[in-house]
Amino acid sequence: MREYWNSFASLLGVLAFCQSLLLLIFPPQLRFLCLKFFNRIFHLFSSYCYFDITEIDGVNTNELYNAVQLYLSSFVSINGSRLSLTRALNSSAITFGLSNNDCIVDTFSGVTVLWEHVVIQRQSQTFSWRPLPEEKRGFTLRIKKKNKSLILDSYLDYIMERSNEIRRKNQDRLLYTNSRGGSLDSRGHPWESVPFKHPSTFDTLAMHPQKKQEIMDDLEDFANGQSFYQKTGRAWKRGYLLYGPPGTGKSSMIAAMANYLSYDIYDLELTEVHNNSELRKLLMKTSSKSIIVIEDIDCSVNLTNRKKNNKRNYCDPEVRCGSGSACGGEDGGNSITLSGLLNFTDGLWSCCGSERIFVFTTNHIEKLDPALLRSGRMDMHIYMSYCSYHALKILLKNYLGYEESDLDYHVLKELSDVVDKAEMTPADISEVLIKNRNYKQKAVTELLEAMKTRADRNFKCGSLRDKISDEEEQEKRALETPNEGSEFEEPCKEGENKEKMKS
Ligand SMILES: Nc1ncnc2c1ncn2[C@@H]1O[C@H](COP(=O)(O)OP(=O)(O)OP(=O)(O)O)[C@@H](O)[C@H]1O
Ligand SMILES: [Mg+2]
Repeated sequence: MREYWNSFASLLGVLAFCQSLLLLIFPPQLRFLCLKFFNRIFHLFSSYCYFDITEIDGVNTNELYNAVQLYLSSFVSINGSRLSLTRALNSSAITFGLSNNDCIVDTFSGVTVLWEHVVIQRQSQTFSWRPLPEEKRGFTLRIKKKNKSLILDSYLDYIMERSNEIRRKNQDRLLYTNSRGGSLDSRGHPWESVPFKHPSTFDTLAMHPQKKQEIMDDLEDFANGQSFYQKTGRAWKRGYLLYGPPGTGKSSMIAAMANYLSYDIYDLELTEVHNNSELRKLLMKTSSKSIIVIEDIDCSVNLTNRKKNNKRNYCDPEVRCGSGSACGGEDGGNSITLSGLLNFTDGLWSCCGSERIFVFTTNHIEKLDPALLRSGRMDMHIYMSYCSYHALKILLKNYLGYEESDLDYHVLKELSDVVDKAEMTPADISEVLIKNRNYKQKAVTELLEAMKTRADRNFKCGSLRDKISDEEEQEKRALETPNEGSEFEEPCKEGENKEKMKS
């Protein structure tokens, strides 16, 4: 052993001597060539090849560096003992990263690779238009030479894809609106955005669990269906029509969908769009992985055959543009038509931008143009009903923290007997529960009373309820469009559609 150490020490001594000889004798250029030569020899006999991915490529930021960093952060948090933590702008999530000069092993398609995060001090500040960081950062990827061609391209593509996904997941959702009526912002964007922080999820949504699961599965299939849509030659988009009385959770459902898939929402206000070409521009400026929403589609604009409608209403181009304005009539193309909208949902333009979901909501499905309801248009028609017993149980849990087992058997029985007859919306029930949320027993008693009263009333005068909900709805419309309500007649002509809906 001692002998071995002696010979090792003498070898080191010889190497050190050679190195100092090299430094002393050879001029710098020759020294560099010698080192390069030794490097070549070393790599020739090594079974590995190395790829450097530097943070800054010339003066530009190297996107691949950021992608690798984000990608490694997705599993480094589990393994590492010393990690760097970052939180990006507009993000509420913290990401982990490899500390300086740390290594991590990854496996892709059965091949093991090694990543090293290399950080070295920058020697001297060379001239640059922008100040460079003091440290040079980069990742070195080590792959066995025999696996290089096998995985390199697909591995890097995979990293880019995964990192985009992680970035999107970490970033706050955005809610976009076109409320500026077609004008563009300083960057030429027609949409304005605010962070989207709606707390509604499928857990908090009160509806039948089976129906809820069906919708979640459908969304999941859609989000993972890239190859399916490609294979079948269909545009990667899906349409949902949510219909039902006010306060049954249509908007809450949209928020839950966005939170479930981590998609942004584009809330398209059709009354702010002047014509089909403006609509096209707006829709072209939406990003993929987003939900495009048109609420109350029966009232936004008249999307039925306007020629038959002789009423003077908001949808009338004359009304919308003002008489004597430069706007043409419908035939002149200066108004939105149903075909203009459908062109985007399932026409030629539907393939522009992928992975997008369209959600239309309405309180009156019977008012919609049959063209909108034809099979293939909206992939799923979802009826948001009055509160059922299953939905009620979810609301009791949300607001009072009550499980089914926490309630007295007789109370439960009474609730289940009366809930369907009461025909109360989840919004009505929420109101009673919120008011008494600190007095749980009282909340249940009061809810039961309210339900019984409603059920009695429904029984005595069946049609009265319809009248009330119509009044409620008119009140809602009047609040939403205070100026138009008094001036114009109801915006949309009643459609003749009596098609049977899937629910
Ligand atoms: N199914 C539900 N699950 C949980 N909460 C609900 C549900 N439906 C309604 N709510 C509650 O009632 C409020 C109003 O619901 P929401 O705005 O989603 O109804 P909507 O169907 O969109 O009504 P509208 O037709 O008037 O737009 C929500 O803030 C939510 O708290
Ligand atoms: Mg709504």
